[in-house]
Amino acid sequence: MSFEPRSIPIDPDAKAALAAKGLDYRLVDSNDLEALDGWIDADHRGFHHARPRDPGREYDRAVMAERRIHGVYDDDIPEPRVPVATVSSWPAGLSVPGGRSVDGWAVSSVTVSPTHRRRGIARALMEAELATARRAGAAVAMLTATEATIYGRFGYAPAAKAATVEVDRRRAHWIGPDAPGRVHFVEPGSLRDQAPAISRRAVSRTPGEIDRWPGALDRMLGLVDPDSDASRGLRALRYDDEHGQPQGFATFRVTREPNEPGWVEFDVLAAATDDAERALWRVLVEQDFVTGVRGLLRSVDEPLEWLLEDPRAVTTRDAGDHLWVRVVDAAAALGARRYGAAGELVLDIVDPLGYAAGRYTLLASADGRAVVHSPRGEGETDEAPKRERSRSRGADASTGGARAASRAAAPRSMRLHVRDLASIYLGGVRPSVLARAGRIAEASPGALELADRMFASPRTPHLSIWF
Ligand SMILES: CC(=O)SCCNC(=O)CCNC(=O)[C@H](O)C(C)(C)COP(=O)(O)OP(=O)(O)OC[C@H]1O[C@@H](n2cnc3c(N)ncnc32)[C@H](O)[C@@H]1OP(=O)(O)O
Repeated sequence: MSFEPRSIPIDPDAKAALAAKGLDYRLVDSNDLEALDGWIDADHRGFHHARPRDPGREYDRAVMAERRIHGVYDDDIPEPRVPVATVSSWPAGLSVPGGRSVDGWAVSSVTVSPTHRRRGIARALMEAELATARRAGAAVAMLTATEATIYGRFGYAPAAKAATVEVDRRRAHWIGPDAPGRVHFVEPGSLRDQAPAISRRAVSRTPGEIDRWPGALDRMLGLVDPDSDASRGLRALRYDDEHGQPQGFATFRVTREPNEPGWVEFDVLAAATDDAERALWRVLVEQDFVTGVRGLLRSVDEPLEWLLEDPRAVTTRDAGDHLWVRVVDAAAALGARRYGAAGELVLDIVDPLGYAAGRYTLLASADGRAVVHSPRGEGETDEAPKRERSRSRGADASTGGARAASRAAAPRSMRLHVRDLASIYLGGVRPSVLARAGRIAEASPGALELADRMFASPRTPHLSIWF
């Protein structure tokens, strides 16, 4: 999904709703440096960050130039160049089970000034982002949330988790296989050329990861402000396979009090292969003169404890929601992923905002590909989409067998809210668990059991960045 995100017209409903409050909702022109800097200042203030210094501001300007950024302006304040609310968004692929990607709409930088809170400004912005996502042809909108109580009301739900993984150095005796390649220390800047390709492959094999945007890797590698203390403390490791091909990298720093062993801390470990993942973990956990290793935003399903003699060396904590997904085009979303089992399943989706509401028939074949039938227009408030929606989405020819197999019996069906669709979409939670929580209702016997098998993902969904 590659196009100019600023080409979509501003949402007229949000414009009108905010004008009625005496506020001006505008797209910010990234060529207008004064306006852009005002927006950046508001964004930093909204997240309680310090005002950006020069290299950071340059970086923000470059990143925001690639995004669609909106500000809400109040002419009746002493500094009207600084918006009282911000949001940014851009098209990005979201990895889904089966090594594929679905068109996503990433939403970030949602801030409302405390002087203007709880007047419905965030609501206007969030509803506009859904309409824009739909106009852009995205199947899902997605975000990472500061607080877990904000976004459910707009149909978002947790879809992939992340956790902090800590390893006690004294107990970390490696029993895993030796990797065929080698790990090297490299200067972070030297990874600039190789990191994008490695990241792309790492992202594509992990449901829940999103495409990295231009500049994301520069920040990970400490290249935004290379002279800062934080950047100078960053060390980089690269794994080259047995043919000398780079297949993974990690960056870490050691935090320590004087005369004390330190903690190895990292939030970047990108591995395109299992060998690379194991080899990088091994170097990270086998360092001397450290108390332990702390990996941030790691998977809740790391293989690490199976690689150490003492699995209790590993503590996984703060596991929780990280990626939030909102399905805006259910047929496109369901047709994009691969399924864990063949079968025919009818989903009655409840969506108060209308985007995904209706009855969808999901027909998956043994190879995991699926066709989705959605009665055109049924239950949809389809004013937003620019493109023609088709009745069927996904693979075609190969699903004939599944259809024939299931033709004899009435398809199994279940009813679920669009939020619960988002939570089962990547395989992060089994539909039967949500049924036990009273959130999904089985409308015909066997539907949940089939849904558990179909929506299963071979790899636990995981997102390893904030955005
Ligand atoms: C994707 C991201 O960018 S995550 C970052 C979110 N931003 C932050 O955390 C920065 C600090 N917080 C803020 O800037 C603001 O408090 C915001 C953006 C969270 C909310 O802005 P507001 O304009 O006050 O929200 P608004 O008045 O539109 O409220 C919309 C609804 O969300 C609810 N809500 C708003 N903030 C919160 C919150 N922090 N926790 C729970 N509910 C909330 C409101 O009660 C309201 O509910 P209702 O319409 O169903 O009755």
